[in-house]
Amino acid sequence: MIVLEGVEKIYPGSETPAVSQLDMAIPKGEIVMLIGPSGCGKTTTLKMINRLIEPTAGRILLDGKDVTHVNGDLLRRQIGYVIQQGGLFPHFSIADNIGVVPKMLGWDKQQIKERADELLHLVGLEPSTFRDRYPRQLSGGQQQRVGVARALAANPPVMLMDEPFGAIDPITRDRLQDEFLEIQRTIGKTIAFVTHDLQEAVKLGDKIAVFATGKLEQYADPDTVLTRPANDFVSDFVGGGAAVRRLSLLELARLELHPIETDEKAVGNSNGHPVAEVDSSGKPVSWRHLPGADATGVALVTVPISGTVYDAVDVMLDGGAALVAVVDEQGRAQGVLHWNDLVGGLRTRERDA
Ligand SMILES: Nc1ncnc2c1ncn2[C@@H]1O[C@H](COP(=O)(O)OP(=O)(O)OP(=O)(O)O)[C@@H](O)[C@H]1O
Repeated sequence: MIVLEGVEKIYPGSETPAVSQLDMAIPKGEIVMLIGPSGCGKTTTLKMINRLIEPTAGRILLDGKDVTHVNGDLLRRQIGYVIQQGGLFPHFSIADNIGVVPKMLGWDKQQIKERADELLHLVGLEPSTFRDRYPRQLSGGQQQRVGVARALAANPPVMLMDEPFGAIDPITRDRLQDEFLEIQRTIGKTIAFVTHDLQEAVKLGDKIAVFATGKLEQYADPDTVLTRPANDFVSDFVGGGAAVRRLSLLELARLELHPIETDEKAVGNSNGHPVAEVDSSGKPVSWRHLPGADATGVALVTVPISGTVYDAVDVMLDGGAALVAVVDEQGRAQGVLHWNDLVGGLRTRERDA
């Protein structure tokens, strides 16, 4: 979808290229995370894709079409762009901010209004509450959501995101990342995303592009970058903690979990499985029986099966529990993950862990 061929940028007055001989292909519908130390050329690369910065050499193809010399304004209307803190126009209402590109494209007023409401809804903001407000009346996280909504307004196939969650507190950032992945599951855009945060790159990226000054050092899926760094630079950049970061790539749905019993009668006859007490809707609320341990006083903590092993570890540490009940969307128990599984070897359904 996005192909960079031999792309180079030398800023006027500079002797060394900010980006040199960059070859990179971003497949349709994938999220590619651009990461690297400060000043390595991530933003320059992103802005060359929508021609806010003109490359000195090389070609950029969008969907097979060379866009290196097409009209920049027209190009940018087909590419969503999200920057840190949303970059909203302070004197425009939220609805008008979202409607900027549709208005330029000549959509009629009613259509723009409906689209703004639809997108506010998509990014989790109630349209009747937010559409007439001004950016200063929104929190940082809310402004960031509007930034994403605005970039999606004219339904561009490509989105460029420059540290969109960079200035947000860690808890809100985590939530915005989850929501963003959820939205991406429905919209399937082709996305180039600049970040400083390796954890964010691992969580969101189908692929990660690791840059050193002006140069692409490795371009691979997150697991490969973490486990097989291409060279010493990437290895140093990834640093320690790769094993912990990999936990966020392991989806609970893929694991072979230990069985959990929820029938009262199973106590004393549970084949060594833990037995949980459930409420009227079938949600586990406390432990009745834990094999080889006293169940009293052991907190029953749960994690949704849509999460990762990282989420499960987080919940266990937070709750001071050596095991966690994995639950489905309705909150019903699907199985158990033990702390010991983490060191003993996690088994996936495909038996490849
Ligand atoms: N307009 C400009 N004129 C001259 N040099 C520039 C310009 N913009 C960026 N540079 C230089 O180009 C290099 C790459 O900058 P760029 O902003 O692309 O890096 P980055 O990886 O996005 O950095 P950061 O993570 O700090 O945002 C830097 O050395 C920077 O100083």
